[in-house]
Amino acid sequence: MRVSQEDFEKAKDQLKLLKEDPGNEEKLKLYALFKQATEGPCSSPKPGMLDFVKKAKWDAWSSLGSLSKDSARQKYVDLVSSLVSSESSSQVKDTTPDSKHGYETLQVTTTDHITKIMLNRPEKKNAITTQMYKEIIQALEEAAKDDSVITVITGNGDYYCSGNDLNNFTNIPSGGIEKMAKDGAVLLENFVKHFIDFPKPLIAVVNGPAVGISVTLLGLFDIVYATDRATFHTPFSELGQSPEGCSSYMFPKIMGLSKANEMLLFNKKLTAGEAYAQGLVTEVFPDRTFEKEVWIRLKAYANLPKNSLALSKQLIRGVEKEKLHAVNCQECERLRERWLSDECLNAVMSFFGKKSKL
Ligand SMILES: CCCCCCC/C=C/C(=O)SCCNC(=O)CCNC(=O)[C@H](O)C(C)(C)COP(=O)(O)OP(=O)(O)OC[C@H]1O[C@@H](n2cnc3c(N)ncnc32)[C@H](O)[C@@H]1OP(=O)(O)O
Repeated sequence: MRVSQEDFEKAKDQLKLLKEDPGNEEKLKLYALFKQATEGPCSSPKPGMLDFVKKAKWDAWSSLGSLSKDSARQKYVDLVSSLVSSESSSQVKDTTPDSKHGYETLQVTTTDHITKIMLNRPEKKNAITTQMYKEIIQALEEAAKDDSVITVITGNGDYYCSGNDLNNFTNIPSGGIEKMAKDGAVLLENFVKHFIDFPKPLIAVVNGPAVGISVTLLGLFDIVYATDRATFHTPFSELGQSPEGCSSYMFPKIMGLSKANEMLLFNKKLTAGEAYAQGLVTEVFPDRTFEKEVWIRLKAYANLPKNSLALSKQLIRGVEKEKLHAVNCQECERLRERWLSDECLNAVMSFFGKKSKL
Protein backbone atom coordinates (compact mmCIF):
# COMPACT_ATOMS: atom_id res chain seq x y z
CA MET A 1 0.00 0.00 0.00
CA ARG A 2 1.38 3.43 -0.96
CA VAL A 3 2.11 5.76 1.90
CA SER A 4 0.21 9.05 1.63
CA GLN A 5 1.67 12.56 1.79
CA GLU A 6 -0.32 12.97 5.00
CA ASP A 7 1.44 9.95 6.64
CA PHE A 8 4.76 11.40 5.53
CA GLU A 9 3.96 14.79 7.11
CA LYS A 10 2.78 13.06 10.28
CA ALA A 11 6.05 11.12 10.51
CA LYS A 12 7.98 14.39 10.19
CA ASP A 13 6.03 15.79 13.17
CA GLN A 14 6.51 12.62 15.24
CA LEU A 15 10.23 12.83 14.69
CA LYS A 16 10.31 16.27 16.31
CA LEU A 17 8.69 14.79 19.43
CA LEU A 18 11.39 12.17 20.03
CA LYS A 19 12.93 12.81 23.47
CA GLU A 20 16.12 10.85 22.89
CA ASP A 21 18.65 11.53 20.16
CA PRO A 22 18.42 8.49 17.85
CA GLY A 23 22.17 8.65 17.13
CA ASN A 24 24.14 9.70 14.06
CA GLU A 25 23.61 6.52 12.07
CA GLU A 26 19.82 6.73 12.26
CA LYS A 27 19.88 10.50 11.67
CA LEU A 28 21.86 10.00 8.45
CA LYS A 29 19.37 7.38 7.27
CA LEU A 30 16.49 9.74 8.01
CA TYR A 31 18.22 12.59 6.22
CA ALA A 32 18.91 10.47 3.13
CA LEU A 33 15.38 9.04 2.94
CA PHE A 34 13.86 12.51 3.40
CA LYS A 35 15.97 13.99 0.59
CA GLN A 36 15.23 11.02 -1.69
CA ALA A 37 11.49 11.23 -0.92
CA THR A 38 11.30 14.97 -1.59
CA GLU A 39 14.00 15.62 -4.24
CA GLY A 40 14.72 12.23 -5.80
CA PRO A 41 18.23 10.71 -6.34
CA CYS A 42 21.23 12.74 -5.22
CA SER A 43 22.69 14.83 -8.05
CA SER A 44 24.72 17.43 -6.13
CA PRO A 45 28.54 17.43 -6.40
CA LYS A 46 30.47 15.38 -3.85
CA PRO A 47 31.76 17.58 -0.95
CA GLY A 48 35.50 17.74 -0.21
CA MET A 49 37.10 15.07 2.04
CA LEU A 50 37.57 17.52 4.91
CA ASP A 51 33.93 18.59 5.03
CA PHE A 52 33.04 15.58 7.17
CA VAL A 53 29.40 16.35 7.95
CA LYS A 54 28.39 17.29 4.40
CA LYS A 55 30.30 14.30 3.03
CA ALA A 56 28.58 11.86 5.42
CA LYS A 57 25.19 13.26 4.40
CA TRP A 58 26.04 13.12 0.69
CA ASP A 59 27.27 9.50 1.05
CA ALA A 60 24.07 8.45 2.83
CA TRP A 61 21.83 10.09 0.20
CA SER A 62 23.87 8.79 -2.74
CA SER A 63 23.76 5.26 -1.29
CA LEU A 64 20.01 5.19 -2.02
CA GLY A 65 20.78 5.26 -5.77
CA SER A 66 17.66 5.31 -7.89
CA LEU A 67 15.19 4.37 -5.11
CA SER A 68 11.80 5.85 -6.08
CA LYS A 69 10.31 8.79 -4.16
CA ASP A 70 7.37 6.59 -3.08
CA SER A 71 9.62 3.85 -1.69
CA ALA A 72 11.82 6.41 0.10
CA ARG A 73 8.70 7.94 1.65
CA GLN A 74 7.55 4.50 2.83
CA LYS A 75 10.97 3.69 4.33
CA TYR A 76 11.10 7.08 6.05
CA VAL A 77 7.67 6.55 7.65
CA ASP A 78 8.66 3.00 8.76
CA LEU A 79 11.93 4.20 10.28
CA VAL A 80 10.26 7.01 12.25
CA SER A 81 7.60 4.63 13.50
CA SER A 82 10.23 2.11 14.71
CA LEU A 83 12.17 4.88 16.51
CA VAL A 84 9.02 6.15 18.22
CA SER A 85 7.93 2.69 19.37
CA SER A 86 11.37 1.70 20.64
CA GLU A 87 11.55 4.95 22.63
CA SER A 88 8.15 4.42 24.24
CA SER A 89 8.96 0.81 25.19
CA SER A 90 12.27 1.89 26.74
CA GLN A 91 10.42 4.57 28.70
CA VAL A 92 8.01 1.95 30.05
CA LYS A 93 11.05 -0.12 31.10
CA ASP A 94 12.65 2.87 32.84
CA THR A 95 9.68 3.46 35.13
CA THR A 96 9.50 -0.20 36.14
CA PRO A 97 11.50 -0.60 39.35
CA ASP A 98 14.61 -2.67 38.79
CA SER A 99 13.93 -5.16 41.57
CA LYS A 100 17.11 -6.82 42.75
CA HIS A 101 17.00 -10.55 43.31
CA GLY A 102 18.69 -12.67 45.93
CA TYR A 103 17.23 -10.90 48.99
CA GLU A 104 14.87 -12.84 51.24
CA THR A 105 14.20 -10.26 53.93
CA LEU A 106 14.38 -7.09 51.85
CA GLN A 107 12.91 -5.66 48.70
CA VAL A 108 15.57 -3.61 46.94
CA THR A 109 14.72 -1.52 43.89
CA THR A 110 16.36 1.27 41.94
CA THR A 111 14.19 3.72 40.03
CA ASP A 112 14.29 7.46 39.33
CA HIS A 113 17.92 7.52 40.62
CA ILE A 114 16.78 6.29 44.04
CA THR A 115 17.76 2.95 45.55
CA LYS A 116 15.03 1.91 47.96
CA ILE A 117 15.85 -0.72 50.58
CA MET A 118 12.57 -1.90 52.05
CA LEU A 119 12.58 -4.07 55.18
CA ASN A 120 10.24 -6.84 54.16
CA ARG A 121 9.01 -8.94 57.11
CA PRO A 122 5.73 -7.10 57.69
CA GLU A 123 4.16 -10.02 59.61
CA LYS A 124 6.99 -9.72 62.19
CA LYS A 125 6.89 -5.92 62.20
CA ASN A 126 10.15 -5.95 60.21
CA ALA A 127 12.19 -7.26 63.16
CA ILE A 128 15.81 -7.61 62.04
CA THR A 129 17.08 -11.21 61.92
CA THR A 130 20.75 -12.12 61.56
CA GLN A 131 20.09 -12.73 57.88
CA MET A 132 18.47 -9.30 57.52
CA TYR A 133 21.49 -7.57 59.09
CA LYS A 134 23.67 -9.31 56.49
CA GLU A 135 21.33 -8.47 53.62
CA ILE A 136 21.17 -4.79 54.64
CA ILE A 137 24.99 -4.71 54.64
CA GLN A 138 25.00 -6.18 51.14
CA ALA A 139 22.27 -3.81 49.90
CA LEU A 140 24.19 -0.80 51.25
CA GLU A 141 27.38 -1.98 49.55
CA GLU A 142 25.53 -2.32 46.25
CA ALA A 143 23.73 1.02 46.64
CA ALA A 144 27.06 2.75 47.34
CA LYS A 145 28.31 1.61 43.93
CA ASP A 146 25.18 1.75 41.78
CA ASP A 147 23.95 4.64 39.60
CA SER A 148 21.52 5.97 42.20
CA VAL A 149 21.89 9.47 43.63
CA ILE A 150 20.24 8.83 47.00
CA THR A 151 19.41 5.75 49.07
CA VAL A 152 16.26 5.28 51.10
CA ILE A 153 15.48 2.81 53.86
CA THR A 154 11.83 2.16 54.71
CA GLY A 155 9.59 -0.62 56.01
CA ASN A 156 6.84 -2.70 54.45
CA GLY A 157 3.50 -2.82 56.29
CA ASP A 158 2.33 -0.92 59.36
CA TYR A 159 5.71 -0.82 61.15
CA TYR A 160 8.97 0.78 60.13
CA CYS A 161 10.86 -1.77 62.22
CA SER A 162 10.51 -3.44 65.63
CA GLY A 163 14.27 -3.55 66.15
CA ASN A 164 16.47 -6.53 66.71
CA ASP A 165 14.61 -9.83 66.26
CA LEU A 166 14.72 -11.27 69.74
CA ASN A 167 15.02 -14.76 68.23
CA ASN A 168 18.62 -13.80 67.45
CA PHE A 169 19.24 -14.52 71.13
CA THR A 170 17.46 -17.85 71.23
CA ASN A 171 19.41 -19.71 68.55
CA ILE A 172 22.43 -20.68 70.66
CA PRO A 173 25.30 -21.97 68.44
CA SER A 174 27.47 -24.97 69.34
CA GLY A 175 30.12 -22.64 70.81
CA GLY A 176 27.58 -21.61 73.48
CA ILE A 177 26.20 -18.27 74.55
CA GLU A 178 29.65 -16.61 74.64
CA LYS A 179 30.16 -17.41 70.99
CA MET A 180 26.69 -16.09 70.20
CA ALA A 181 27.50 -12.81 71.97
CA LYS A 182 30.89 -12.52 70.26
CA ASP A 183 29.50 -13.20 66.77
CA GLY A 184 26.61 -10.82 67.43
CA ALA A 185 28.98 -8.02 68.42
CA VAL A 186 31.15 -8.54 65.32
CA LEU A 187 28.07 -8.50 63.07
CA LEU A 188 26.60 -5.44 64.78
CA GLU A 189 29.84 -3.47 64.53
CA ASN A 190 30.14 -4.23 60.83
CA PHE A 191 26.46 -3.39 60.29
CA VAL A 192 26.71 0.03 61.95
CA LYS A 193 30.04 0.69 60.19
CA HIS A 194 28.22 0.50 56.85
CA PHE A 195 25.93 3.34 57.93
CA ILE A 196 28.86 5.45 59.20
CA ASP A 197 30.75 5.00 55.94
CA PHE A 198 27.84 5.17 53.50
CA PRO A 199 29.01 7.61 50.82
CA LYS A 200 25.71 8.95 49.39
CA PRO A 201 22.81 10.79 51.02
CA LEU A 202 20.92 8.24 53.13
CA ILE A 203 17.28 8.91 53.92
CA ALA A 204 14.94 7.14 56.35
CA VAL A 205 11.28 7.05 55.34
CA VAL A 206 9.77 6.06 58.68
CA ASN A 207 6.39 4.66 57.67
CA GLY A 208 5.26 3.56 61.16
CA PRO A 209 6.50 2.81 64.69
CA ALA A 210 10.24 2.29 65.11
CA VAL A 211 11.88 0.36 67.96
CA GLY A 212 15.41 -0.29 69.20
CA ILE A 213 18.23 -0.31 66.68
CA SER A 214 15.98 1.10 63.94
CA VAL A 215 15.68 4.25 66.09
CA THR A 216 19.29 4.55 67.24
CA LEU A 217 20.57 4.34 63.66
CA LEU A 218 18.53 7.41 62.68
CA GLY A 219 21.34 9.66 63.93
CA LEU A 220 23.48 8.29 61.10
CA PHE A 221 20.94 9.13 58.37
CA ASP A 222 21.16 12.45 56.52
CA ILE A 223 17.42 13.05 56.52
CA VAL A 224 14.55 11.39 58.44
CA TYR A 225 10.98 11.76 57.17
CA ALA A 226 8.23 10.30 59.36
CA THR A 227 4.51 9.70 59.20
CA ASP A 228 2.58 11.22 62.11
CA ARG A 229 1.71 7.59 63.06
CA ALA A 230 5.37 6.83 63.82
CA THR A 231 6.68 6.44 67.37
CA PHE A 232 10.30 6.15 68.47
CA HIS A 233 11.14 3.74 71.28
CA THR A 234 14.48 2.51 72.60
CA PRO A 235 13.63 0.12 75.46
CA PHE A 236 17.23 -0.83 76.21
CA SER A 237 17.07 -0.74 80.00
CA GLU A 238 13.90 -2.83 80.02
CA LEU A 239 15.78 -5.39 77.93
CA GLY A 240 18.89 -5.30 80.12
CA GLN A 241 20.84 -3.89 77.16
CA SER A 242 22.67 -0.67 76.31
CA PRO A 243 22.51 1.75 73.34
CA GLU A 244 24.03 1.03 69.95
CA GLY A 245 24.07 2.57 66.45
CA CYS A 246 26.32 5.39 67.81
CA SER A 247 23.29 6.76 69.67
CA SER A 248 25.26 7.14 72.92
CA TYR A 249 27.15 9.89 71.07
CA MET A 250 24.72 11.10 68.41
CA PHE A 251 21.54 11.40 70.51
CA PRO A 252 22.99 13.80 73.11
CA LYS A 253 24.51 15.75 70.21
CA ILE A 254 21.20 15.93 68.35
CA MET A 255 18.74 16.49 71.20
CA GLY A 256 20.80 17.48 74.23
CA LEU A 257 21.85 15.27 77.11
CA SER A 258 18.70 15.23 79.22
CA LYS A 259 16.31 14.43 76.35
CA ALA A 260 18.69 11.71 75.14
CA ASN A 261 18.76 10.27 78.66
CA GLU A 262 14.98 10.07 78.81
CA MET A 263 15.06 7.95 75.69
CA LEU A 264 18.20 5.88 76.12
CA LEU A 265 18.11 5.32 79.90
CA PHE A 266 14.44 5.53 80.77
CA ASN A 267 12.78 4.07 77.65
CA LYS A 268 10.69 7.15 76.89
CA LYS A 269 8.71 6.53 73.71
CA LEU A 270 8.53 9.65 71.53
CA THR A 271 5.69 10.62 69.22
CA ALA A 272 6.64 11.77 65.74
CA GLY A 273 5.98 15.38 66.81
CA GLU A 274 8.29 15.03 69.81
CA ALA A 275 11.00 13.39 67.72
CA TYR A 276 10.74 16.33 65.30
CA ALA A 277 10.91 18.87 68.13
CA GLN A 278 14.08 17.16 69.39
CA GLY A 279 15.77 17.15 66.00
CA LEU A 280 15.76 13.39 65.44
CA VAL A 281 13.20 13.71 62.64
CA THR A 282 13.54 16.22 59.80
CA GLU A 283 9.85 16.54 58.95
CA VAL A 284 6.56 14.87 59.88
CA PHE A 285 3.79 14.28 57.31
CA PRO A 286 0.13 13.32 57.79
CA ASP A 287 -0.16 9.56 57.39
CA ARG A 288 -2.83 9.94 54.67
CA THR A 289 -0.48 11.79 52.32
CA PHE A 290 2.85 10.55 53.70
CA GLU A 291 4.00 8.28 50.85
CA LYS A 292 2.88 10.65 48.10
CA GLU A 293 4.44 13.78 49.58
CA VAL A 294 7.70 12.12 50.59
CA TRP A 295 8.31 10.44 47.25
CA ILE A 296 7.60 13.61 45.26
CA ARG A 297 10.20 15.34 47.42
CA LEU A 298 12.74 12.54 47.10
CA LYS A 299 12.37 12.30 43.31
CA ALA A 300 13.17 16.00 43.06
CA TYR A 301 16.23 15.60 45.32
CA ALA A 302 17.42 12.66 43.23
CA ASN A 303 17.61 14.91 40.17
CA LEU A 304 20.36 16.98 41.78
CA PRO A 305 23.94 16.34 40.62
CA LYS A 306 25.09 12.99 42.02
CA ASN A 307 28.76 13.76 42.69
CA SER A 308 28.11 17.12 44.25
CA LEU A 309 25.65 15.56 46.72
CA ALA A 310 27.97 12.68 47.59
CA LEU A 311 30.99 14.93 48.11
CA SER A 312 29.02 17.36 50.26
CA LYS A 313 27.68 14.54 52.41
CA GLN A 314 31.19 13.16 52.86
CA LEU A 315 32.45 16.60 53.92
CA ILE A 316 29.67 16.96 56.49
CA ARG A 317 30.16 13.45 57.93
CA GLY A 318 33.90 13.12 57.42
CA VAL A 319 34.77 15.32 60.40
CA GLU A 320 33.16 12.86 62.82
CA LYS A 321 33.96 9.54 61.18
CA GLU A 322 36.84 8.45 63.39
CA LYS A 323 34.90 9.35 66.49
CA LEU A 324 31.86 7.41 65.26
CA HIS A 325 33.91 4.29 64.56
CA ALA A 326 35.38 4.45 68.07
CA VAL A 327 31.92 4.91 69.61
CA ASN A 328 30.56 2.00 67.56
CA CYS A 329 33.37 -0.24 68.74
CA GLN A 330 32.78 0.63 72.41
CA GLU A 331 29.02 0.21 72.19
CA CYS A 332 29.40 -3.26 70.63
CA GLU A 333 31.88 -4.33 73.27
CA ARG A 334 29.47 -3.23 76.01
CA LEU A 335 26.59 -5.08 74.35
CA ARG A 336 28.63 -8.27 74.04
CA GLU A 337 28.89 -8.24 77.84
CA ARG A 338 25.26 -7.27 78.31
CA TRP A 339 24.01 -10.18 76.20
CA LEU A 340 25.59 -12.56 78.71
CA SER A 341 23.87 -10.87 81.67
CA ASP A 342 20.89 -12.27 83.56
CA GLU A 343 19.13 -8.94 83.07
CA CYS A 344 19.18 -9.39 79.31
CA LEU A 345 18.45 -13.13 79.22
CA ASN A 346 15.47 -12.74 81.56
CA ALA A 347 14.04 -9.91 79.44
CA VAL A 348 14.25 -11.99 76.25
CA MET A 349 12.69 -15.01 77.98
CA SER A 350 9.95 -12.78 79.29
CA PHE A 351 9.12 -11.54 75.75
CA PHE A 352 8.75 -15.04 74.40
CA GLY A 353 7.47 -16.68 77.61
CA LYS A 354 4.72 -14.31 78.56
CA LYS A 355 4.50 -12.69 75.11
CA SER A 356 4.70 -9.45 77.09
CA LYS A 357 4.44 -6.38 74.90
CA LEU A 358 6.53 -3.27 75.50
C1 LIG B 1 22.89 -10.56 65.91
C2 LIG B 1 23.14 -9.10 66.07
C3 LIG B 1 22.37 -8.54 67.21
C4 LIG B 1 22.41 -7.07 67.20
C5 LIG B 1 21.54 -6.52 68.28
C6 LIG B 1 21.54 -5.05 68.27
C7 LIG B 1 20.85 -4.48 69.47
C8 LIG B 1 19.47 -4.13 69.17
C9 LIG B 1 18.62 -3.81 70.11
C10 LIG B 1 17.20 -3.60 69.85
O1 LIG B 1 16.74 -3.42 68.75
S1 LIG B 1 16.25 -3.61 71.23
C11 LIG B 1 14.60 -3.66 70.66
C12 LIG B 1 14.14 -5.06 70.39
N1 LIG B 1 12.75 -5.05 70.02
C13 LIG B 1 11.78 -5.25 70.87
O2 LIG B 1 11.99 -5.45 72.05
C14 LIG B 1 10.36 -5.25 70.32
C15 LIG B 1 9.66 -6.55 70.67
N2 LIG B 1 8.32 -6.54 70.06
C16 LIG B 1 7.26 -5.97 70.65
O3 LIG B 1 7.34 -5.44 71.72
C17 LIG B 1 5.96 -6.03 69.91
O4 LIG B 1 5.99 -7.11 69.03
C18 LIG B 1 5.66 -4.72 69.12
C19 LIG B 1 6.80 -4.34 68.22
C20 LIG B 1 5.38 -3.59 70.11
C21 LIG B 1 4.40 -4.94 68.23
O5 LIG B 1 3.33 -5.38 69.04
P1 LIG B 1 1.99 -5.85 68.34
O6 LIG B 1 1.10 -6.33 69.43
O7 LIG B 1 1.47 -4.79 67.43
O8 LIG B 1 2.41 -7.07 67.39
P2 LIG B 1 2.93 -8.50 67.83
O9 LIG B 1 1.79 -9.46 67.77
O10 LIG B 1 3.67 -8.43 69.11
O11 LIG B 1 3.98 -8.80 66.69
C22 LIG B 1 3.64 -9.50 65.49
C23 LIG B 1 4.64 -10.63 65.35
O12 LIG B 1 5.95 -10.08 65.23
C24 LIG B 1 6.82 -10.63 66.23
N3 LIG B 1 7.80 -9.63 66.61
C25 LIG B 1 7.64 -8.31 66.66
N4 LIG B 1 8.76 -7.73 67.03
C26 LIG B 1 9.66 -8.69 67.24
C27 LIG B 1 11.02 -8.70 67.63
N5 LIG B 1 11.69 -7.57 67.88
N6 LIG B 1 11.64 -9.87 67.72
C28 LIG B 1 11.01 -11.02 67.45
N7 LIG B 1 9.71 -11.09 67.07
C29 LIG B 1 9.06 -9.93 66.97
C30 LIG B 1 5.87 -10.99 67.36
O13 LIG B 1 6.47 -11.94 68.18
C31 LIG B 1 4.68 -11.51 66.59
O14 LIG B 1 5.01 -12.81 66.15
P3 LIG B 1 3.92 -13.97 66.17
O15 LIG B 1 3.44 -14.04 67.58
O16 LIG B 1 2.86 -13.52 65.23
O17 LIG B 1 4.66 -15.18 65.72
